[in-house]
Amino acid sequence: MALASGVRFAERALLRPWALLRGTTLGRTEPAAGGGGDGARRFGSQRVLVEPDAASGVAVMKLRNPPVNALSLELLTELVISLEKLENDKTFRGVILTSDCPRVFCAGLDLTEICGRNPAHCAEYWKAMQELWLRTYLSSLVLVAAINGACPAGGCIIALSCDCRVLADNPKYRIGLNETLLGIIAPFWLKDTYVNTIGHRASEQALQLGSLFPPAEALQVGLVDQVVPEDQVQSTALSEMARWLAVPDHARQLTKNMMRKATADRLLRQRDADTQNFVSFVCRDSIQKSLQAYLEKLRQRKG
Ligand SMILES: CC/C=C\CC(=O)SCCNC(=O)CCNC(=O)[C@H](O)C(C)(C)COP(=O)(O)OP(=O)(O)OC[C@H]1O[C@@H](n2cnc3c(N)ncnc32)[C@H](O)[C@@H]1OP(=O)(O)O
Repeated sequence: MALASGVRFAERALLRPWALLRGTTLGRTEPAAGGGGDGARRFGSQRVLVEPDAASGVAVMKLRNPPVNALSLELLTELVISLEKLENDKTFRGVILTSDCPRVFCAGLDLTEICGRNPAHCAEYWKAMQELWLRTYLSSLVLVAAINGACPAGGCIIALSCDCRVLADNPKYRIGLNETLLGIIAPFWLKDTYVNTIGHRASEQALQLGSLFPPAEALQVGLVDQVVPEDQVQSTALSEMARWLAVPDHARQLTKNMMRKATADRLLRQRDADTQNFVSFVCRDSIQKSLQAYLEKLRQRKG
């Protein structure tokens, strides 16, 4: 009884994904290169490629929203639905999250979704962001982030909500929550996730300074669990997965739930207020100006 209620917590707690899917092609299935049987078939959507391996019970989920995997509303929606699909398929016990875009794991929020948009759009967008965090943070699956590129802000949120993080050893691949440098503030649930991962003092410093850590420092502060040469990220993620899958699912899932429930419940209790806070904040003229300036700087900067 306790087992069933613990395992189903995430399912009960979350809303269903949106009916509204702008321009998505979910559910497409195609054979993987050189693949034959069901275990080698891949599925997914326009922006999320899923390569399932039924034999091992592990799927590799690749973000592919070029050029930088910015978290557009469509990408957020497709990620949630792909994850839900794997969670509902008892064949799968683990997912490796990685990027299909060179040099970038995920650039965080798609700033074009919150710049010059009306409050209703910003609210819809923020709810989608909350949903992705809740879905990943409480997932019954083992999630391993194979971070094969830059991982700022919202990208870091995705990585932090996984159970384990493997980062490629490239000084350009920095990871962290740099919100303050854009003139915006990480929400409390993101701050809580940071504190749960690297502790209060390190979070206090890193959040205020908007620190983006290069690999060696990310490892030292505890933001990632392993730093390995770039060509070993995938194999190391698979080894980590094997370690986590060696534990009986029910015991691991209930323990994960015990560790994470309070943090997730805090957001679940005040989702609407959190959305209103975000919308009223980002829609301020001064914040819009600062976001526009940041976006402009990105567009002008090359290389
Ligand atoms: C509220 C709390 C929650 C979350 C907050 C956030 O997530 S806010 C977003 C914070 N993200 C960042 O600060 C990352 C900004 N991007 C970068 O630093 C670099 O783009 C990156 C990821 C290191 C990749 O560098 P690279 O040199 O490979 O690409 P480039 O900078 O030339 O970018 C290519 C085009 O993508 C556009 N772009 C980049 N990031 C975003 C973004 N987050 N949202 C929207 N668009 C983004 C960039 O402007 C370039 O566009 P182009 O039209 O080709 O010039």
